[in-house]
Amino acid sequence: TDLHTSIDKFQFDNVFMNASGVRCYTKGELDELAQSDAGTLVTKSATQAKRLGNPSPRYARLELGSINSMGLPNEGLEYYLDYALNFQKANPDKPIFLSVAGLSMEENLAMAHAIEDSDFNGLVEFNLSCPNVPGKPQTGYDFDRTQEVLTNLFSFFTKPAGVKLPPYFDLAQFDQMAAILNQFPLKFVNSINSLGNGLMIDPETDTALIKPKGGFGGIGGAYAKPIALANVRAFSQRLDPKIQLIGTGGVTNGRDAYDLILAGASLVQVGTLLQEEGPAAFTRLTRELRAVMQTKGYSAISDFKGQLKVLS
Ligand SMILES: O=C(O)c1[nH]c(=O)[nH]c(=O)c1I
Repeated sequence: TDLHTSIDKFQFDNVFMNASGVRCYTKGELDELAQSDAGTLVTKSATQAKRLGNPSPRYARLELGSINSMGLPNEGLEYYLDYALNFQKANPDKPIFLSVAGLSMEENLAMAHAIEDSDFNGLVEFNLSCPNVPGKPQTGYDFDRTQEVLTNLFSFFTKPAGVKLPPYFDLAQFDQMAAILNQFPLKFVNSINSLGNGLMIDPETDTALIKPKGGFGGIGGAYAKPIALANVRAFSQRLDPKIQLIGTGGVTNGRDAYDLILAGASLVQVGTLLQEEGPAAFTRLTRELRAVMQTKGYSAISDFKGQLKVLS
């Protein structure tokens, strides 16, 4: 069985990669991902300047996943662009993703110009869905603002790019968002980011588990699987076929990854599981996905991608 997959002209020898924000803040962490069985990697969402992020505790493991309110801590765009430029020289056959999350239109455009003017030859993920910067609503939940950002961006940006979306929970929202996204030369849509602004409680102390925002943070892990499947499926049914899907959310084993691919995903990102198990998770996930494919009689991702059946 072969886990080879592609997005646009970019080829990957394995469908798995990290979700932005997980074990991808420093060059050391990024190198560990590069040396793992993952097919590629994405950097922590960058702002122009380095950010410390929210006060700790800002991440907690939960029974069925995780809660985080990191607050967009990162080393700044230059650091990740520098890593990417060095990486692509040393690994010409492994295209990587650079994630950006500007806190304003100006910042997003300034970072896009910097990338456009660079020799970066991988893919750019514009994160429209950070739920944890106090006072900053998620762009992905504001359709007019999303339209405006993408219009400004693609008035000059020519490198391969996609967007990271928050989860949507209403079919009219899928319709509206897809109608916006179909207007732009996007190579991919990555769905979903964490379930924004959840809350969990420490049973000993009756206190919210994390400090920022009174304990409100993005939920990941198994809790997210049914929402991730629906979002990938809904966009797969609505987007121009030129726009491919990256499936993120709820991957704990090979079957979860298989399901996201059935729903339409060309790549599968791993967050909470990677945070808890480390890069060796990719070795297990690869083994388990191959086993599911073997059971089903499939030898390639393309044999079953998007082939979810429904009851007639
Ligand atoms: O708090 C974060 O840094 C964060 N956390 C998330 O769960 N998703 C995001 O896109 C971001 I930028």
